Amino acid sequence: MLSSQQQRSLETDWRLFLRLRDYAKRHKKLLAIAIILLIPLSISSAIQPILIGQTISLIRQEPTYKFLQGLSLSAGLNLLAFLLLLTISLRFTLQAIQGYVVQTVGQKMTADIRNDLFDHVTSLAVRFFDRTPVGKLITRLTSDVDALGDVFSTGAIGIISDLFSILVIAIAMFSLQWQLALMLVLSMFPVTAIIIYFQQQYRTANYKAREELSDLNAQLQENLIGIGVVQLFRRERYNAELFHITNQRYIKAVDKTIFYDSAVSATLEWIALIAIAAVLWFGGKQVLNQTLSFGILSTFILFAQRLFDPLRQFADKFTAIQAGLTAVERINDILNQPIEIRDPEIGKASVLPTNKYEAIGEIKFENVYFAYKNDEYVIQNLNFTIHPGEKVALVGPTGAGKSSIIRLLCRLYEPSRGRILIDGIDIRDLPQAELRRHVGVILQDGFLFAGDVKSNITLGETYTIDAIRQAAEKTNVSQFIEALPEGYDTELRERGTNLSSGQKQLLAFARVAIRNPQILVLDEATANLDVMTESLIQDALDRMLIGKTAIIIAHRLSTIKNVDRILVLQRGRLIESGSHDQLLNQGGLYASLYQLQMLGS
Ligand SMILES: Nc1ncnc2c1ncn2[C@@H]1O[C@H](COP(=O)(O)OP(=O)(O)OP(=O)(O)O)[C@@H](O)[C@H]1O
Repeated sequence: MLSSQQQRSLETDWRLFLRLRDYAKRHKKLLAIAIILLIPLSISSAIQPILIGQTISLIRQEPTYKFLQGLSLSAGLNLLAFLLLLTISLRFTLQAIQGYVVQTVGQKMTADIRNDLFDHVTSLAVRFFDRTPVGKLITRLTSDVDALGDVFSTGAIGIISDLFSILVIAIAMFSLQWQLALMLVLSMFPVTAIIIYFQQQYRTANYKAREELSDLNAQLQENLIGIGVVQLFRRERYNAELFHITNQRYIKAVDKTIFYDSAVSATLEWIALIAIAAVLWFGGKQVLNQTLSFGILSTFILFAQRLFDPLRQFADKFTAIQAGLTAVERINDILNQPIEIRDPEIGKASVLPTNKYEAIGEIKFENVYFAYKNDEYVIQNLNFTIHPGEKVALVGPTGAGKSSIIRLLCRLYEPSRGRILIDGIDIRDLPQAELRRHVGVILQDGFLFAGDVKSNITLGETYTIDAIRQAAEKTNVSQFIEALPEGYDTELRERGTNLSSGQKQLLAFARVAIRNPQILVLDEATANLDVMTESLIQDALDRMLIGKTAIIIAHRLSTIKNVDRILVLQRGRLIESGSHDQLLNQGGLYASLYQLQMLGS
């Protein structure tokens, strides 16, 4: 009976196998070639010991196969030598071709898996990234996929042909002498049991080691990204100590895998030698009793070697295979993460009105509740309507839920309860691309991708250079871009570190302007700009916002005095709403926040 843990691990293996099978299916033809080649390969390998045995029998004038009986000793030897050479060259050629085909399939499958992982990870909801450190994800996307690729590139997949060879050898042995054949076949059972035991231990240890590696990478990544803060606060030493501890844990976990890996090779070596000794002892006795020819005994000694060879090699390939299985398991964990935010089914998707003569861009929150974690609501019973073309500011103390409202409106998260409508359509019924085309967001931290200024404005969509220039001019950003060494062709580095945060922000404005969305969201968008640039941008913004609906978040209340309406939030609830003057007259939270800021300035 299998224990429940074994049962579970068998089920996991089966699921992993099915997952790989889906990928293998895409390369059916190449796989079919690899499998067909196995047959001549294994047969030529099984014939060799028989030919050598026959040569010895021929020299010792023992009974031989019929085709050798009519021949003289030298003609027989020549024929056997020729056949042996033939099988050797056949085996090497086929092995090379088969190895090449298998590796090609392997690399293709690995590339497919890497692509799928990337597509899947980038489609996962922001919620997933809240709980998964980026360093851990990168380990899965890189070293786990590499570990799977190693199964193919180190030839570990050859284990399949080795197993097939064992089968052919077993058949050949039974056709020669069943007692010796039975003895050798039986001796393989304890070997297999030991392999299975170590395999399970190794797998668990390897999973642990990969987890530790993920932690190590997550820590490394955090330190590199936050290097500025690390150095400013002199945390190098402290962080190094934390890193050493994680590193130590990783080494310990790897040590365990090495132990199981070595244990399996040593045990196999030992059992293989015992099996050969048993053949020599048992077969030797039969030779002495003249019930077995010396040639057949030699054949069996070679068979014993060849039978255990694949198993012994298994010990070497074992590490790659187990590491590969662990990798598939971890990759599977990610591929199985459900995509929480999906587009509506084809045919059921709604389209936002684009009629130029209709007022569009209405936003409505209906009884919206939202929690990042379980029932800890950061937005509660939120109800408001922003009319087409209206400019509304969201105001409230830190942590009141302003940015969360924006994230919900862009559908980076789904509300726990209630619904959000744009022009009367529930945003869940809109394809995400359609929603994001209508809602343009400018955040405080404008992220830049590696590439030139142009591509950082177009973000992969096709716009003419004139459209790009116009967008930049519209937002008063063109001056700054033209002052860059190569203007619109200036290469920006990853995360835009060769630009100041204000300059990054300016590009973010152009990025939104070119898309000309009906709804604009500005989350502390001008916080990084100096007074001069801010007034330039403010001027551009005023033009950009004509006829558009806008939601503006700003801590500096002086910047939002002119909006149509101000919504005041406190702990996720809407507590006040009205124009600047109305709210000042009310003397509530807004009035006190405003007075405090006025006092401060
Ligand atoms: N990714 C997250 N996971 C868990 N909790 C979060 C997350 N983001 C924000 N919160 C919590 O949600 C609450 C509202 O945060 P939100 O960022 O919406 O506030 P805010 O009003 O925009 O604040 P600020 O003015 O400081 O930007 C806060 O209590 C915050 O701790």
